[in-house]
Amino acid sequence: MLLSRIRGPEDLKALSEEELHELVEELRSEIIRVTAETGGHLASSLGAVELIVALHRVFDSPRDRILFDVGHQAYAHKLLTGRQDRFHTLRQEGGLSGFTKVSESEHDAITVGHASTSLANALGMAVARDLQGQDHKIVAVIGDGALTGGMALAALNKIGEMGKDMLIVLNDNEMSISPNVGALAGYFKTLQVQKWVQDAEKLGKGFLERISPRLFELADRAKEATKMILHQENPFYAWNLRYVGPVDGHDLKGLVYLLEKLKDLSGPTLLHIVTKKGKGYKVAEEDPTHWHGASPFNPEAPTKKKGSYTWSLAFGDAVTELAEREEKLVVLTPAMREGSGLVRYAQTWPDRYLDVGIAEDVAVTTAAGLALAGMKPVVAIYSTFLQRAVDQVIHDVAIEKLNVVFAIDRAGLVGADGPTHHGVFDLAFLRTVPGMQIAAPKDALELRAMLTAALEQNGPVALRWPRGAVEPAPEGAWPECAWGRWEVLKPGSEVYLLAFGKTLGYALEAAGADPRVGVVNARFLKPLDREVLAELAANHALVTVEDHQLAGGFGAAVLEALEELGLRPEVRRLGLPDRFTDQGKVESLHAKAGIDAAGIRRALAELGVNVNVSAPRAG
Ligand SMILES: Cc1ncc(C[n+]2csc(CCOP(=O)(O)OP(=O)(O)O)c2C)c(N)n1
Ligand SMILES: CC(=O)[C@@H](O)[C@H](O)COP(=O)(O)O
Ligand SMILES: [Mg+2]
Repeated sequence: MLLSRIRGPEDLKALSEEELHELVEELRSEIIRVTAETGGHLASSLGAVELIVALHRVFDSPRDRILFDVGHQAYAHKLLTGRQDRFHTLRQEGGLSGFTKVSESEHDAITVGHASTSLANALGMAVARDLQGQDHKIVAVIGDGALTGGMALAALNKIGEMGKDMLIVLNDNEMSISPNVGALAGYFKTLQVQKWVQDAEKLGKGFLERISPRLFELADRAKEATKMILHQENPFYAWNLRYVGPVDGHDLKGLVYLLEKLKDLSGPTLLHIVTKKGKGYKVAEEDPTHWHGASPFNPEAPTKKKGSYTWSLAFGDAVTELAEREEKLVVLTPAMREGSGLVRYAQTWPDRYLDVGIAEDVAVTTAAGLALAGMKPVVAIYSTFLQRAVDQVIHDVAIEKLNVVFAIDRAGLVGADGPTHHGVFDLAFLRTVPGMQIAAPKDALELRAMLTAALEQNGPVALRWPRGAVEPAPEGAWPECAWGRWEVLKPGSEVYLLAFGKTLGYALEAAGADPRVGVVNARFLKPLDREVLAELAANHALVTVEDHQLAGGFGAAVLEALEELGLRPEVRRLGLPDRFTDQGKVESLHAKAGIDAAGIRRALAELGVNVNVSAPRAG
């Protein structure tokens, strides 16, 4: 195998053109083979193989810095930069990250996972390079989806103004996870069409030149005029960037040729390449959305597996049905239609559905605008991506107590995506916002009840649930919600486990049928149920359990409430320690953090309550 001879990017320089093509095929096979076992961002990585080979052929990493936006398309880069022997550990506990990561390789210029950060990083590196009198190249690879993010667009604005020397490669496959949105996406299509027209024109003109030089001259003038229009209208020129493209991003020879030329230019250049997401793997080309983030699959017979019913679908079904009754309801997503369970909603209520692109800040402030104008907005958002819009939550929503509902998915540890994606900070940053109400349903039925009630509140509400499976709610059931009330699920004589969200299952398992251990579905963090808390704290020890950082989370809220109540029961807080949690299977990460049933039992033992492990689970 040619690939096994590539120990680092320098080995690429010695290959013949033919061998480079062979290498591209081998990279694709290896990406498919390993992703079939580990799962991962298959379609994006397949689409970027020629580009990555061409970049490493022409540039000189790690001296030259190559930045990948999101970092999910960079599997070929990992394979070409000395990580072949560990590639099978991709996204596994202790293994290679699914994204680029500075601490993983000197060839990874940025640690990433969230979109739209590459250009600002590249700008910073360019400024640093120039201040330090260095002369290496900086190349940022950004997808058309990631370019919908305000951070990327704002960075372009500054890059153009400063005229810093860098190459930006826009990898345009017309896809985010779902089809890309936004006016720029429409413009990119126009550019592609113009290119086809020009190519066709060129063919026609060769013929014209032979038969009538006069007509040829006229046609040529027309072409120049078109170029002028293209030049004036092209937003990249307005940004003071040199624009080159669109070119075929799978034409390896053409790419190498162009990159060689562009390498020696100074100032900021944007190279627009057009690629096919999922390139070279039929199923992924046909359905790049499904194969964007693939679960493990059989590479010989890849099929779309019907997964379990999830929290995301439970939300999507609930909100779709609720919209029937609530005509003012509008759902917003920052580019996560599938992940947030909104496919059915988007089809059923297209006029009351907005995908704003990878722009969480825009999603939240647009929701504020909708609420100010009398609508009922629901922002469906992953916990980790809500981090991008904290100011918008405070400044645009909360100050005026707008009834915006935040439907927060992927709350808690998410697994293989790792530290960039764990949703473990939301409680801490939301809890401090005056007027914010925060709750976590224990099941799909409670989700319905909470969602319905949330739309009736005076002010913002955050509802959070984890990644993964849940039992569907019984059809047609829409129970009332006892807003702000905790639910005592099992009485106990000595200790109460106060569990928030996903950890409730572990708490019930830990308590078993032991009469000394009570379990509470502490479903409201804000307002916190002080009445029940005071009752329990009067003569029981308490253990709080949460799938969130301990700092500033649910347990911290309980401690603060106890202090305000003037109560001092013995309290143990279980949650995530003050460090970033790596990737791995969620259950294993929970066990390591001591928030699973075994960990809870250890905490109970510290309080002198040894639960008999073989005791059956209550309820
Ligand atoms: C801030 C942020 N929001 C949402 C996401 C989820 N996400 C990951 S990749 C992706 C689509 C990226 O599209 P593009 O940049 O065009 O890359 P492609 O997969 O098409 O190659 C999205 C929405 C993210 N990683 N970061
Ligand atoms: C790269 C990225 O941010 C997304 O593709 C993310 O990996 C999706 O995660 P889920 O699989 O939890 O939807
Ligand atoms: Mg794309």
